[in-house]
Amino acid sequence: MESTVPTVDFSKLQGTLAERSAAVQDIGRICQNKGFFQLINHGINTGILRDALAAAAAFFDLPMEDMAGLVSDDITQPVRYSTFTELDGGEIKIRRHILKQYSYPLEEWIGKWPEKPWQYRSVPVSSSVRSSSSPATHHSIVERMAKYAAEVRRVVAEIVEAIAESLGLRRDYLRAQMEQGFEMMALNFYPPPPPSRDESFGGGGGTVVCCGEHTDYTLVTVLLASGHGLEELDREAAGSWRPVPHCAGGSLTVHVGNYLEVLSNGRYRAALHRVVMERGRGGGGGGGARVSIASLPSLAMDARVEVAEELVDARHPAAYRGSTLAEFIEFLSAGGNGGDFMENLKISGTEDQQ
Ligand SMILES: O=C(O)CCC(=O)C(=O)O
Ligand SMILES: [Fe+2]
Repeated sequence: MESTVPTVDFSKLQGTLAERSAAVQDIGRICQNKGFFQLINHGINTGILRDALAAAAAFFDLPMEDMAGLVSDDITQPVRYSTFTELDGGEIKIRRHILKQYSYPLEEWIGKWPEKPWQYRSVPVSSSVRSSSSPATHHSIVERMAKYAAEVRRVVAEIVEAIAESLGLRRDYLRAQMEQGFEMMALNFYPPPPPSRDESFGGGGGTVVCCGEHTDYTLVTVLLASGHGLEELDREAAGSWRPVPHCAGGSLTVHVGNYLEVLSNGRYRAALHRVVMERGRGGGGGGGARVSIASLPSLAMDARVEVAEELVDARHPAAYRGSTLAEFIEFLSAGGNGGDFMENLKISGTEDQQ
């Protein structure tokens, strides 16, 4: 049993046959036992990670009225800003600001991404639509968020291939469907929670759950964060919360999402995770706010995700019903909760056979 957050060396997937096969086995074992890992040697330049986080932070630094224009009740909107608030010491505090934006295929959605601040959106150097307010010296650092989105896509494609292989499926099992698929990016901003006035916290300390426990409706999620605060439920360690350590320059964490749980017939279960911030200190390492970017890839809106038939036999009957992302969104739009949707997909009586 691993007592730390496991790491996967991405470069080994492009190594020799023996290295790749060992890495694929590792990924399979980790997905089965834990459902989450940190990715090292992923090849995404630290500058790109920093730029993406800085661009996200710049967005959340906008005056409220600029962000308020993106608020909508319609969860099918390709760009949507929302907040999660809580009552704290009699005052309403925003725990989490969220910007959700569709991000694949990039060319289709990028035109809808927020226009402010100018650093945020990709504007190719050669393009004539470059904002007139962008200083000339910054022309070479355009494409911040888009560059990151494209790099993550490359990493996700490789990981999904390795996961398919680890399940005994063809390496390209999901390739075509992924290429025709969909992705959303969730940009999160967590202000440091104020010190508690309650003396029982011993001088204003204590922690606050700023993003409650949940699983993601994706195949796999890739998370980039500016600081610590992410916790994953460790099934191997009697279901205790395992803090994910932060690496300077930006850490990438990967976790199994609900679609992979269905596809793998429950062999890889979706990772339950949350974000916890320290009162008065925050989760940004330097004591400030925390910024994160979750890349959430899935198949196309109308593609039915079902248990892979190769993973079904007499001892392992299909344990989940098939569903589409469109059905999931419809369920949420009607006021349903994501966890209930997943529960509804489970076929009762099959739990013990997986
Ligand atoms: O901020 C984080 O690290 C986690 C965010 C998250 O779980 C999500 O956006 O789904
Ligand atoms: Fe999440």
